[in-house]
Amino acid sequence: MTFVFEDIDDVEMERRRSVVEPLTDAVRDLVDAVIRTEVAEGEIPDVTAAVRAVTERLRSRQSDGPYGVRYTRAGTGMPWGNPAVGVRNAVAPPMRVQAGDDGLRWADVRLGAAYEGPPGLVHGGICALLLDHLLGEAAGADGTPSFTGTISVRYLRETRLGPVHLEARTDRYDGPKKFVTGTLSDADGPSVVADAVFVIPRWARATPPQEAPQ
Ligand SMILES: CCCCCCCCCC(=O)SCCNC(=O)CCNC(=O)[C@H](O)C(C)(C)COP(=O)(O)OP(=O)(O)OC[C@H]1O[C@@H](n2cnc3c(N)ncnc32)[C@H](O)[C@@H]1OP(=O)(O)O
Repeated sequence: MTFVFEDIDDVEMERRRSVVEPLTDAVRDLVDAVIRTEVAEGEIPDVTAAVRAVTERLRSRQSDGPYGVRYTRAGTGMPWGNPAVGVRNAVAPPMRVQAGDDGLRWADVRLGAAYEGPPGLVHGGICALLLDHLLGEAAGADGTPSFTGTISVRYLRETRLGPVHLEARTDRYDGPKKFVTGTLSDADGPSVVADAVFVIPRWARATPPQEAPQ
């Protein structure tokens, strides 16, 4: 597992983000359009060829593997291939994680047609993905790395497509284990709750935190 440090400052990171984000947003829009289009079937082969041409252009120069989790000189993370928050990943809604008091992490996300499971409702795996990620962000609020060891997701009721709100925080520590809880709510209130144990890996375990994150 390699964390890559890019020799750039955060201003340069923001510049790069501003270049690539419109492309990712355009691809998200394309995904939605493919799901919902009702153009004549005869138009589809032409559109397919146009999309393939764009893909080929992007592939003319690309990295060998995944993007990785890169860091700027200031230590700002660039998890741009991440399926929950990735700036370069059109699969990500994306979720934009915000920091609140006492280690709270929260996000407002709009989930459209690409995230449908039961008709008009959010796919349960998408709820689990977003919660896992946000709980991971809450676990990381103390500055130590940790991985999901176990996560339990309880679907209280269906979640409607549209705007959803997520919150998570670390409730307590036990040695290298962080016990983290979170909720996902749609316009009618909480619909999914999650609790998880995040574990600080051995290589990062010199001084596990014993206090609530700030
Ligand atoms: C700010 C950055 C934000 C980023 C957010 C990203 C969120 C995304 C979260 C993820 O997707 S992480 C990827 C999915 N998870 C994994 O791939 C984890 C794979 N598993 C592992 O790497 C290791 O199994 C793990 C680090 C979880 C534990 O291995 P260790 O060798 O460190 O565990 P160890 O045997 O030393 O046990 C330490 C404690 O943890 C407990 N433990 C171990 N594995 C556990 C587990 N799976 N679930 C719950 N508890 C576990 C274990 O019982 C013990 O408890 P006690 O101290 O009370 O004895």
